[in-house]
Amino acid sequence: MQSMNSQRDKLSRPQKLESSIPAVRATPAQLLAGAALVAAIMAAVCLFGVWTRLAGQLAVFWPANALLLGLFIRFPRLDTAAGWVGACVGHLLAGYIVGDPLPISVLLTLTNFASVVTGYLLLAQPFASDARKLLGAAGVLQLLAIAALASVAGGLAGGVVGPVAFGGTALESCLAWFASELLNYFTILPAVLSIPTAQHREVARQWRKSMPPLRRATPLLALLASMAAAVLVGGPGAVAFPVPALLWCGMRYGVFPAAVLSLLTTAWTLVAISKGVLNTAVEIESPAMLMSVRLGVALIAISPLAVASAMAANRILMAQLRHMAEHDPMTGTMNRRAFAEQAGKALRAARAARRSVGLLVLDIDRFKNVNDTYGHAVGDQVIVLVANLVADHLPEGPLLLGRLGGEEFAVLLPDADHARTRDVAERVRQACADAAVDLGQDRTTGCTVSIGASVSPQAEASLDRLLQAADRALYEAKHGGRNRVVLTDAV
Ligand SMILES: Nc1nc2c(ncn2[C@@H]2O[C@H](COP(=O)(O)OP(=O)(O)OP(=O)(O)O)[C@@H](O)[C@H]2O)c(=O)[nH]1
Repeated sequence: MQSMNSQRDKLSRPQKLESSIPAVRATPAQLLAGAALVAAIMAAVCLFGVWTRLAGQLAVFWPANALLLGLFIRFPRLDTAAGWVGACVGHLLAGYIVGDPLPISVLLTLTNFASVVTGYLLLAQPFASDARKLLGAAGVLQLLAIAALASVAGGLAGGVVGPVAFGGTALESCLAWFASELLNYFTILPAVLSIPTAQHREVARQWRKSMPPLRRATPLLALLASMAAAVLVGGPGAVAFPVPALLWCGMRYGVFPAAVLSLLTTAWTLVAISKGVLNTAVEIESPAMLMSVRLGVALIAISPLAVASAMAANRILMAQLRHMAEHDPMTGTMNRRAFAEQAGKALRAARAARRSVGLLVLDIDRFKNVNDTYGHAVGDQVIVLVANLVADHLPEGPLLLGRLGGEEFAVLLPDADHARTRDVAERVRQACADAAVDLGQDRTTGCTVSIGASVSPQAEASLDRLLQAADRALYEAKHGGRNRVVLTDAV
């Protein structure tokens, strides 16, 4: 069978939102640049983490580990041996800048890596593909479970290193480290993993176009208002004030914006508490209270994410269902109903612009013989081949190709006069006549098509009229000997 990949790609397919980039072989310069980038990012975020440290305790907010894990999973180009070395260098550099003794710096770096490596080993497994893409509630739950295991690893390592670095008991250190890691993984990892691809950005652009600016902004404004209210009112309940607005953001926006807003709200809440701007009226100098606040805020961050992911999975499902309802499963072309809808739209646009339109109705010749001689499976192959050949020989622009039924297809050419319509029809006919269907064992067979074409110079004819005229022309083409084009005017 003739190769069909390029043609098939032109046919409409359901959207799949992938969030990973295939790995490519990097040059040494690219490896070095990637490692330097990782080192710079790590140094910057470690310094930020140290800035949120309370005296003699762990940092309130430590984005480095979750960010590193997210970057390596989301951007496989950074996930190289050089990238891991860059991450170590970044950590040690930050320790050097803030004046940590080198042995302490090394121990803290190893502790940080305990959770990153655990998370990485789990998240890189094939079973974690939904977690990597944050696809649906199941994907989010899987990610949270992996984040919890990575936090346990961090907690265990922290239980050993914490007493040496910050004093206190092993148990206290273990719990504090675990809570801190959990918070960081719950808030930062989703935001990094859901960094949009070009395809996501296009979906977002369409969404922005479809919604008035004020309606788009209301959940965000509500979030800002609830954060301001938290500062004004204060008290232990204030940390939960933004929850309804965050849920609203999760429903209205995609996974990435919801994850970023959760992250920013969490970061703001914790920094505001540590700097005294948000007065929770709770003595958070005590490690138990600090852990409670961290865990509470981490759990708050989950809800908008789960909502946004479930809605995104729902949207993908809806798109797949719509695709199934509108397309012929065998050829991937539109079915009769969807073709009538899309061609009708294109026809109205052409009429408004007073453009000439052409319509082709194409039927495979003596197709019954193909079925009778080679069987239905080969008949199906021929139908798919013809659909792909037609798609491949149409002018650039939206593909208005539908399978009307059996071995009959229709094409609307939304900007074609008589000459262009004939030219396209002839090219399609010739391509089909030249194609060979592989029957195996070095045997091939050919197929031809007859095409009836109709033209409406100012798109004044209705779609029904165009189809009727093309049908009559097709009848003539069949009776004229087949493997030919007959063109007529639609009135
Ligand atoms: N393999 C296969 N055959 C199909 C499918 N849909 C319709 N057919 C067959 O297509 C054949 C259509 O034959 P006809 O309409 O009689 O015409 P023809 O043999 O193509 O002859 P002309 O159109 O006059 O050139 C019938 O045998 C149908 O059973 C399909 O999806 N797969």
